[in-house]
Amino acid sequence: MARVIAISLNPALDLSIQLDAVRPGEVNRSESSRMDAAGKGNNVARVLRALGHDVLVTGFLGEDNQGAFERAFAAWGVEDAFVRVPGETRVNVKLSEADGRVTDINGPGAQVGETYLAALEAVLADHAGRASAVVMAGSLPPGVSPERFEQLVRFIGTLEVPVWLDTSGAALKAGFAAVPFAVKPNDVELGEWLGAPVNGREAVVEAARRLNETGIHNVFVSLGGDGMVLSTPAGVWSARPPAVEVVSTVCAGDTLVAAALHGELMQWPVEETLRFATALSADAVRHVGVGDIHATDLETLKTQCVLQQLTDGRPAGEWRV
Ligand SMILES: Nc1ncnc2c1ncn2[C@@H]1O[C@H](COP(=O)(O)OP(=O)(O)OP(=O)(O)O)[C@@H](O)[C@H]1O
Ligand SMILES: O=P(O)(O)OC[C@@]1(O)O[C@H](CO)[C@@H](O)[C@@H]1O
Repeated sequence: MARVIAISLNPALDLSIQLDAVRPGEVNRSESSRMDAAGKGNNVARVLRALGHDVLVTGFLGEDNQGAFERAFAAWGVEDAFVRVPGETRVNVKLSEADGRVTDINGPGAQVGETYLAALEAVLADHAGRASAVVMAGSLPPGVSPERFEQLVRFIGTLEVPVWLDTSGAALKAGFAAVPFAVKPNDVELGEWLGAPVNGREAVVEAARRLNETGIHNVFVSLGGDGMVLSTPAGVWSARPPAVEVVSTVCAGDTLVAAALHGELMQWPVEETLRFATALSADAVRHVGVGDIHATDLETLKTQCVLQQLTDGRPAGEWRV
């Protein structure tokens, strides 16, 4: 198994609330609720650790409510190298309704100054040498500009470790400009990068290939219930999950990233990686939280995924260079 660094610049405590239907402006009564240490990088870390990798988590954690994270990191078995910053880590609210609709209310996060960014770079410089990959996932906290973020991604690139990036908005454009090894936009985010909506699979493939041309090797485009497209210099594939009952889509993208990175680290053929990542992320939507690698029907889900190679390239076994 490999060593991976998972960065959450803007982690969160996720307050997941399940209720029949949200009635704005009224008193709503929930069916259940729970609070979890989360944020995209931490969610990826949790899955990778469950898959047996040695994981170091870092980024910025508010010192006023760090206890829940410290307990979670100990329970997951990941190494905590978060830089502590003044104030509280944000609480993000996830409202899941009976029909599968999810409403996210994400906070801005704790303020991060340049001293803390420099401290994070020192952590990365210390640990990157032993890592097989660095995952950066999630939004930017206040105080980290897209320009500073691009500089950070480029800095990690100089540490000669592949960077897997999943972010959104201005951070996505800046992060993509730094040419990470792998990215996972969804179709809306891909459209934001392109400057025009990406509608339909052909447009997704076209936009993903343009990202490959900038030097990004693996472009995973997630398409919700329609699965994903993977574009690499070796070819383009699509993978569709079976229909599942949707409870919460919140950690599906993070599960996909972790499972795809696992396949890469294990040097699996592309089809095996796509099947695994699609099945595990489909499992993730059936409950609150990340995909469960012990789901009893995971093998069935894998066989139910429909894979297709959309363009010829080098043989699928050679999808990484
Ligand atoms: N309704 C669904 N049914 C089955 N699988 C799903 C469904 N929604 C998502 N998935 C799986 O999860 C993956 C990621 O989903 P999605 O495209 O919603 O990610 P995302 O936009 O990054 O979400 P988030 O940021 O909330 O994690 C999809 O590629 C697919 O494999
Ligand atoms: O505000 P961001 O950083 O874009 O997203 C944060 C977040 O919505 O992403 C995860 C799910 O992917 C959640 O755990 C978390 O609350």
